[in-house]
Amino acid sequence: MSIAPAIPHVIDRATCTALDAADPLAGHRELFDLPEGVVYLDGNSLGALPRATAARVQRVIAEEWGTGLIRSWNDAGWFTKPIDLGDRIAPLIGAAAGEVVLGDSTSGSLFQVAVAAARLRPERRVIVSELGNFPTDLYVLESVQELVGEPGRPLERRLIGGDGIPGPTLADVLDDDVAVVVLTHVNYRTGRMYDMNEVTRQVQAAGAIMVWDLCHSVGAVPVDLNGAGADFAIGCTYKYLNGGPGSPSFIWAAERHHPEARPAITAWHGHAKPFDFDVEYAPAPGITRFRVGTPQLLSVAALEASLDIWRDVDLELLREKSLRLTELFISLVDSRLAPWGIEVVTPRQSARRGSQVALRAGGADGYAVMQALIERGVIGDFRAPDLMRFGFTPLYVSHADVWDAVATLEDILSTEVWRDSRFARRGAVT
Ligand SMILES: Cc1ncc(COP(=O)(O)O)c(C=O)c1O
Ligand SMILES: Nc1c(O)cccc1C(=O)C[C@H](N)C(=O)O
Repeated sequence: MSIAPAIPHVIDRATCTALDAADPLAGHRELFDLPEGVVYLDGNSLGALPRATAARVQRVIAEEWGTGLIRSWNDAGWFTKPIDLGDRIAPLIGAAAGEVVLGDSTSGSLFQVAVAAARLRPERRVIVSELGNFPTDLYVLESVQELVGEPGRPLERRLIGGDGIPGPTLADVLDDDVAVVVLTHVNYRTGRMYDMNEVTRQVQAAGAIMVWDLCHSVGAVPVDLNGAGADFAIGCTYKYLNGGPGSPSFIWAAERHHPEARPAITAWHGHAKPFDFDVEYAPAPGITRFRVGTPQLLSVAALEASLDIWRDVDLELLREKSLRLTELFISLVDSRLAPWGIEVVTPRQSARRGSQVALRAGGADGYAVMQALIERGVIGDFRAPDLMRFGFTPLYVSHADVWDAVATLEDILSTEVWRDSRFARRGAVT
């Protein structure tokens, strides 16, 4: 793992623009259509719009749908798109060709995979996850517990603590009754990153199956699923991969599991011979069996355009820049925001950090501070109960953006403008 160059001790905006001038990834920003004057630090929730996306979607609408009509299932390769784009996601997560397929939503894909994982350990009765996981994962696992357990006797759930949340450790809960462990590699709130190799080893040493949620990892940090020897993974493509709102999830299953895997939903796009229209289900060989029904081809088209950008991104350079941006942000917060008691919640040890930083707002109301920032064009988000989140997408966030974000934050805190009633909590969804 490469280590980001040290951030100089004395930093001013000119230092940041000099870092931008020396940044080998700086040119990628031009590939995105970001509004003028916006510092976009929410690519960990919804990635920015690639410039090529609109034309690609328009072409699929006009040519493939409008003119090609039903012929496009063959002529435009619609039927195999989920596999073809899976192959293009594979190098970003350390997977081999033929091991990744597009799914529907991440939640649905987790259901598909977690059921398959639990069925590989039929004699075991426990699913492990974490209290700090993104809640949809826990909600999905409740269904898995019921479906895979016996009637009236669902699988048991054990949740570990971490990220400041009290609870048992992984070592505490692992025993020979644990079938599956589902963890999110980079935590959605704190940005804390697990050691994938070490955790996978620990889980498999207990005889359990390891499932990783890569929503906050893919396109943010290098991931090596095969290197770690993991079992299954799922993730979304609308964050750091910039596939657009509602772009499809992906599923990875280690090749060794393909022949045995029995996903939750057995549907026709996962059938061995879908156009034989047999009455009986027969799983397709390989990762295809995880497919469900008709792919959302307009979203797939948008994803395809964004994946073009990833063809020539060096993931080591990406990681170096990500660490430089988060380190710069943390050191500016430390040096400039100390008077307001702003606390960095994200691990300071770079190997333990994804590509986002969470701050606790000290005596200020973090929600109101974030609304004031957004009004000033610095877009991050707030996660209850008290975290301001800032995502640093290395492809389009600059060092000067980091400077401007912290300077704006300092101004908002020192003027206390956040106290204005227009920033008070309302019922917005995100
Ligand atoms: C870790 C994690 N898992 C899952 C999801 C969401 O899944 P879905 O794409 O089904 O909304 C998110 C974010 O929304 C997430 O951060
Ligand atoms: N997926 C989202 C959605 O459907 C609506 C609003 C936000 C989202 C997000 O992606 C949230 C994101 N996973 C998070 O880490 O908070």
